[in-house]
Amino acid sequence: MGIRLGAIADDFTGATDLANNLVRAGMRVVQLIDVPEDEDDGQGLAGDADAVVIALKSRTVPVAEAVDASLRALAWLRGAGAEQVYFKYCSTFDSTPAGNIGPVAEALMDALDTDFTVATPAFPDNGRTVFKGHLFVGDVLLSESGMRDHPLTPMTDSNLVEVLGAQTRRPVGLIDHTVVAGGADAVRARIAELRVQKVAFAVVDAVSNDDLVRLGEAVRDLPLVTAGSGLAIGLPANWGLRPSTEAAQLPPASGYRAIVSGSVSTATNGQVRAFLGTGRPAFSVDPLRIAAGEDVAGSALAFAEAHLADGPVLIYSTEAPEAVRGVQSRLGAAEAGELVERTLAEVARGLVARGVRQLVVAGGETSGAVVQALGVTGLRIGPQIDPGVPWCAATPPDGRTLHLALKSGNFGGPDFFSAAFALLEPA
Ligand SMILES: Nc1ncnc2c1ncn2[C@@H]1O[C@H](COP(=O)(O)OP(=O)(O)OP(=O)(O)O)[C@@H](O)[C@H]1O
Ligand SMILES: O=C(O)[C@@H](O)C(=O)CO
Repeated sequence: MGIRLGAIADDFTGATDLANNLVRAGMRVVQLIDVPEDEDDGQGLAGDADAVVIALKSRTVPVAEAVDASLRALAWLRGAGAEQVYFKYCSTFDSTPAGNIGPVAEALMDALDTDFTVATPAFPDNGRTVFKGHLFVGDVLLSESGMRDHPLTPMTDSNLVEVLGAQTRRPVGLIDHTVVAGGADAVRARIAELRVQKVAFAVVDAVSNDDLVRLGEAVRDLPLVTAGSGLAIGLPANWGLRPSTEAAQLPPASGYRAIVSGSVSTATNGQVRAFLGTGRPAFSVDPLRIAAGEDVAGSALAFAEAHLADGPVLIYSTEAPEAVRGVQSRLGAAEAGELVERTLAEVARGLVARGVRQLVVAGGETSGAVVQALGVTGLRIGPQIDPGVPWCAATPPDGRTLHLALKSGNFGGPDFFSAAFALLEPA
């Protein structure tokens, strides 16, 4: 039997976030890093999974690359038998007027020969809610949240009908909260109405998990859904699956502990400050020193080597928005991002080579670079640390289990780093 749900995530932390919600709602999930090149490998890895999530790094690459990677992922997932496809993007709808959410969704619709899909980044467990088509982050509109300062995808408009409308030539409509509150039949009736009006995308309001469960039931027959990870809680029931009480089990953890943080989000800034406050070893990566040709990765690894036994050790480029803007104005945003990602990926590889087996990575782009550098191809999803962030077990090419937590920039409580390692301690 093939898989039920096939998912395409536009970044790596987003993929584990989605996999985490699917596991908690009762699905057995395998996460693959990028589209498997060797088909048998991937099929073998999917095993008896109900869902496969393919993690891409397509959020901020040029549109054509994102579309191409997503279509390759789709082809693989259909080959594995996926009955429904889930395009996962960020709960803060990270994108620019060029894309990539609209163009990727359109390409998937064409490939699946469907004229309609839904779009909702709502993830109430993490404070992301959609009302009257407007996205809220906690108590404020998206455009008033830290996302307005994001280095790659600044979000300055909270009206998702407009934001998505700018990324697609197809009409975008709204299924508002009064309809969602009316239940799955009301949503289905509204979808039928919108289809008659030739609306291709419906942004859907959702302010609670109950809304997402109702929506999940209503979209059962759509070949494609597009969403943050929240909608995942409403889909497994469509295949008769129920939340499992058993926490996802991983092998016992071993080895040194480290954190690599290239995230510049508000939550990560707070978590790094909290970690520094504990007086534990930490090394700051300065992008200007990398640009000047210094061996910053080498210095970071020498520092780590001296402190791993008293770990966890933190290696971070995380800075407040003003400092990041200062670096970007000197190096260019893309260039700075790439330099830092390359350096942190090299650091992560060096840490694992020095015996780190419990590694937290903060930031979606950073996680993508790290996971690729480590040669990890698949992840088993384990227990949740905080909403949206589970521990995962990976088997890098050296064959020894590596516990990895890939944290989205804005996820996790202030003491996330300590909480993560505490969760792996034997009871
Ligand atoms: N000090 C810095 N100056 C400039 N750019 C930086 C700095 N530190 C990190 N960056 C870059 O900023 C980008 C941050 O993106 P990343 O996705 O890793 O984190 P995030 O945006 O905070 O989290 P998420 O995408 O998960 O919400 C990366 O490209 C990273 O290399
Ligand atoms: O949806 C989210 O907020 C996260 O899973 C994510 O994608 C951040 O990179």
